[in-house]
Amino acid sequence: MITVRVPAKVNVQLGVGGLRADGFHDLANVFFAVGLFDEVTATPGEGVTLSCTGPDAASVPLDDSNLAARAARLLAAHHGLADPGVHLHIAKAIPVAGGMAGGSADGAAALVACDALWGLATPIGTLLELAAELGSDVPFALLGGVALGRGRGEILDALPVAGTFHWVFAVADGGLSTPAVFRECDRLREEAGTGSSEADVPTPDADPALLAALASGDPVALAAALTNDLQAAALSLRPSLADTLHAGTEAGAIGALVSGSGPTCAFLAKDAESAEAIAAALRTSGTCRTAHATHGPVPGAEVSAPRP
Ligand SMILES: C[C@](O)(CO)[C@H](O)COP(=O)(O)OP(=O)(O)OC[C@H]1O[C@@H](n2ccc(N)nc2=O)[C@H](O)[C@@H]1O
Ligand SMILES: Nc1ncnc2c1ncn2[C@@H]1O[C@H](COP(=O)(O)OP(=O)(O)OP(=O)(O)O)[C@@H](O)[C@H]1O
Repeated sequence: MITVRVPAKVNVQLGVGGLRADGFHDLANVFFAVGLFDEVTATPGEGVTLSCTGPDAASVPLDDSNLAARAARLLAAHHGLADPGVHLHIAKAIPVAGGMAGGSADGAAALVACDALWGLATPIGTLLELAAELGSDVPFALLGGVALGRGRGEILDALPVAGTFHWVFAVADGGLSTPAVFRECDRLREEAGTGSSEADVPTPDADPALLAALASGDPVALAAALTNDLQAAALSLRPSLADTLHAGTEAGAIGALVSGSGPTCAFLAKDAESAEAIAAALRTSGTCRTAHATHGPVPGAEVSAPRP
């Protein structure tokens, strides 16, 4: 039995370029892994089967569309295993369809867990390539830490970061569809008259002020540099998120933004104590389902030591 722990992400910068011919957008995507974890446990089985527990378990598909099942089958096919056998149990704490890459995290965790269970010792470079086939956010869940994602987010460079940052995540009722949020971003650009194609929108770049804030471990500077080009689209589809962002800021957050494609809202706190206070205030604010205080960066998908 192999258990892999895998973190959620927040995008501290999400610069979105124009719509490409293949339906994706080029990004300047600064991923940041935070201490909200799913656990994927692989045990020997017949075929690829799944189970899931956690508050959002009812929204997780248990068929072949699940990213963990797709990851197991992709790894098996890569190694020419005709008849892969594994049961994958997902202990889910990352909000589903929340903009924190929960499904991607499970895909990355399943790659690592099946690799260990089947004794394949796949090189990390190959695991990263397989991860990119599964989805744009999956390679980062393998890497963790803080990284700049280029292309559609799958071309990664680890970034230097000092110390620990304290975060609060406000979890919404219900999710948002990632493709729908990208489409809304394009629609808003068309409506504003700027155009939404690759020819219209400059390729985004990582913000030097943001990179300096990460490297120096300065939360006030990071808070000032947080940006998300999908935020207007997420707010357009879910206007009530403005109330959530306002509630966290009123409670003392030094920075606030929508996490990725939303609807989870992310708040940067000046320290751990302030993060706990902001989470408590958000929980009673009536603007979200629940809120979690945590920290980061944390490592990517890794095998947990067996419990004694
Ligand atoms: C919003 C982010 O979470 C930020 O990290 C990611 O860009 C989304 O990554 P993901 O959920 O892994 O997305 P994928 O499964 O690769 O793609 C789902 C859909 O999102 C849109 N998509 C995704 C990534 C990207 N760079 N451009 C896009 O337009 C496309 O419509 C695509 O069909
Ligand atoms: N293991 C999984 N866990 C959760 N959802 C999954 C999983 N596999 C497939 N899905 C499907 O993917 C959809 C998006 O789920 P996910 O939790 O990954 O969204 P997200 O966090 O917004 O993604 P991202 O931040 O990468 O755009 C779900 O609604 C579900 O139908």
